[in-house]
Amino acid sequence: MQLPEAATRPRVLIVDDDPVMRMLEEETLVQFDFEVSIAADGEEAIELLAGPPPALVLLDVDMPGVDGFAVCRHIRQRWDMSELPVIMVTGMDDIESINQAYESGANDFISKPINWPILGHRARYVLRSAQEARQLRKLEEKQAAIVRAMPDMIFLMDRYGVHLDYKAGFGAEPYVPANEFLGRKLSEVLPSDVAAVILLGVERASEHGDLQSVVYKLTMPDGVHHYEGRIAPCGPEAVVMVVRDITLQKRSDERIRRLAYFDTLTGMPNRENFLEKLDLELLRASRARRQVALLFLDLDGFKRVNDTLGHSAGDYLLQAVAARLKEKLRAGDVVTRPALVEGGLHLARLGGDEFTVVLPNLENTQTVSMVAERLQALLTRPFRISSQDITVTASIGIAIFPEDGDDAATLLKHADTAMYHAKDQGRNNWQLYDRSLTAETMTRIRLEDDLRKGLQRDEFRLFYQPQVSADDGSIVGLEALIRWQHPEHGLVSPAQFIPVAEDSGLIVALGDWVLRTACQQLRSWQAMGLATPRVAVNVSARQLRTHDFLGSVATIIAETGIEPSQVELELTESILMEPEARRIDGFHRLRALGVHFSIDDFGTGYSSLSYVKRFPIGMLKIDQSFVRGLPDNADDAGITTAIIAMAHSLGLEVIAEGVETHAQLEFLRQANCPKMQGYLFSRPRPPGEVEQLLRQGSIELPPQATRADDKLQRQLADQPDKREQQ
Ligand SMILES: Nc1nc2c(ncn2[C@@H]2O[C@H](COP(=O)(O)O[C@H]3[C@@H](O)[C@H](n4cnc5c(=O)[nH]c(N)nc54)O[C@@H]3COP(=O)(O)O)[C@@H](O)[C@H]2O)c(=O)[nH]1
Repeated sequence: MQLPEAATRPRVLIVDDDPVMRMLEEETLVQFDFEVSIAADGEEAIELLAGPPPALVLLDVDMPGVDGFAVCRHIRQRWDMSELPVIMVTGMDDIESINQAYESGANDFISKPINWPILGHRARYVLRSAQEARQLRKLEEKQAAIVRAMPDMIFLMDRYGVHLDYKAGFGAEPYVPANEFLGRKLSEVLPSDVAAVILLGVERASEHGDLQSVVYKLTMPDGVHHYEGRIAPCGPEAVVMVVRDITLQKRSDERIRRLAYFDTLTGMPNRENFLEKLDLELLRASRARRQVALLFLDLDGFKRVNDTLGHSAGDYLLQAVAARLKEKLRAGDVVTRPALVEGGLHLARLGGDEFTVVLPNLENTQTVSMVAERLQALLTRPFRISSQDITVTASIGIAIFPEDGDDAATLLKHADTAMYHAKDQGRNNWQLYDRSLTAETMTRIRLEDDLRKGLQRDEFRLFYQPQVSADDGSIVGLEALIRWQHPEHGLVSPAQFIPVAEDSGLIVALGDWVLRTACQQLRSWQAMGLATPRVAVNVSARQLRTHDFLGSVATIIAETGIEPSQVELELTESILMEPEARRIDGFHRLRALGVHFSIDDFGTGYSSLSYVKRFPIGMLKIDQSFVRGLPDNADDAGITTAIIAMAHSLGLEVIAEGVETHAQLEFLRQANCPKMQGYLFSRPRPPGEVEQLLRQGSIELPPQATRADDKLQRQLADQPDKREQQ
């Protein structure tokens, strides 16, 4: 039941058996702006109270029948009127009645004879304090509900840290049961470091009268918990500390921090983390006038591991590399100088197979080279992955602060550039950054971009170099050689762009274009009625590593409609050593279709005959570097003769490339080399010119020449072919 508030005219119920008293009381209270109801005895009062309740009851004690005490008790027993203010009218100095009035639940009493001017004030006062008590109770209820719903523990302490009271948190357990800490000091209950932190907060809150915040952790039965305590003064002598268990929040904060700042695969700091730390390190270094070295490490051949063994093997390798770097670098295995160990080496994984190491306290550049070499040495021990021993090497680029850049981003860019330079130098190599490298990188990036556009704009051309029979000069083959008709630079040699195409991966698209164009060209010569020999196409290692390269060869041959036996794929020795080449089946399937395979630059690589036997190789091409030394260089002559003899004994075809002079031709004839290719017979030519040669069917072999002729021939060979320049 809602008790009426003071805003409306409050109604007072006057209960008195004396009509004069009732009248006087009524008159007085009406003057004080009360509305009045009258009951002549206790029974009538109880009846009236069954209806809408009054705001106040003025109750005579001494009545026949149901007296004032009984009415008061009745009121208090009713839950909805427990707060109804009651003033009892007692006899003068009737102490016993006064006591009994309070025991019955009266709020106040007024004794007879009544001091009438006071009665109205008294009634107003009792009414107001009853309203205030009601508001206070509501507030307390509200606060109690809030506190009950709170997950926090609440401790009331005196200013010396003695626990006075405690409210359990919803689902939170105190460090020790409440009965063990109530009445005891913080230092008697908590670990000394935690007690000291909280006590400091308690003292500050008491002294300054403001809110203090403390964080601490405690080992609970289920592990370490983190807490945040807010300490607020509670009067001059006490404080309230509201304690929240923030363990979950801490964990999720830590998780978010780890996701944002750490590489999930290796647990190492990630790029953002690394850059922030490096910037900080550079700031310190510039204040202390110190040097800082940044080593940028990129694994060589990582992509091959990914492509051949799968991504999970690749991930595992990265984790293993990271673990080895972390363990060995931190252990001081690499860095023996105490300054570096203490200075804190920063390790990070930037992404992919790229790692960085920062040496913050560099004393001299010798240390950097020592660390770089030791890093490389760390990787030499093989990693066991998918029951295979995988060996990786790393190329490392180094940039030094402040010489090579005065902010983290620049330093990183330059270390990256130096790393590419290290790769160019033959991998498993380290290089210090050199300003000239940036220009080199820019040229390279531009070339890569140009190459991409060149492919789109159809700027590539295919030239063909005849391969001739040593007997009669008949054309027995053609080697397709790519040229780039650059809109600004004219005809660009493949020696300039093939390595960039290989590094950027563009060689895959370029290689496809070469094979397709060569096949189409054969088709169109055949359509003209020309007899065409087989055409040899160079294959780069990168092409072979692509998924189903050999399948794509079969597709191109089928799509262009030429005989597979008209195609020869020139592979280098190193390609056959690649793990992908283990997919020997593909080679054999193509061979079964009729496709030929030859080994280019034979003698320059591993020269292992095992792959000659395992792969369906049909021809060896003696590298031009040996032919160049013929006939005078005894080593070249010996190697060339041996390769020819070996090819014959293995039943393989053999061709010498780079034949430029009569003397070389004669030597090779004597050595029984059946086929040759070189400027002496023809330079690589555009299709229109090759068409004429094919019509002839052969190239006239030059007659026997003198040494002077040979010298001239060599000089001519060294000059670029004007036709290639067109
Ligand atoms: N993956 C691909 N590589 C290709 C392709 N086209 C060419 N290349 C490779 O580029 C390198 C340079 O080629 P190129 O400038 O065309 O040189 C070839 C011949 O022109 C040259 N040659 C031939 N005869 C002579 C000679 O008598 N003297 C002399 N100095 N040079 C001569 O040799 C190169 C052929 O080499 P090879 O391939 O080893 O038979 C070169 O490595 C090409 O392989 C392509 O489409 N894809």
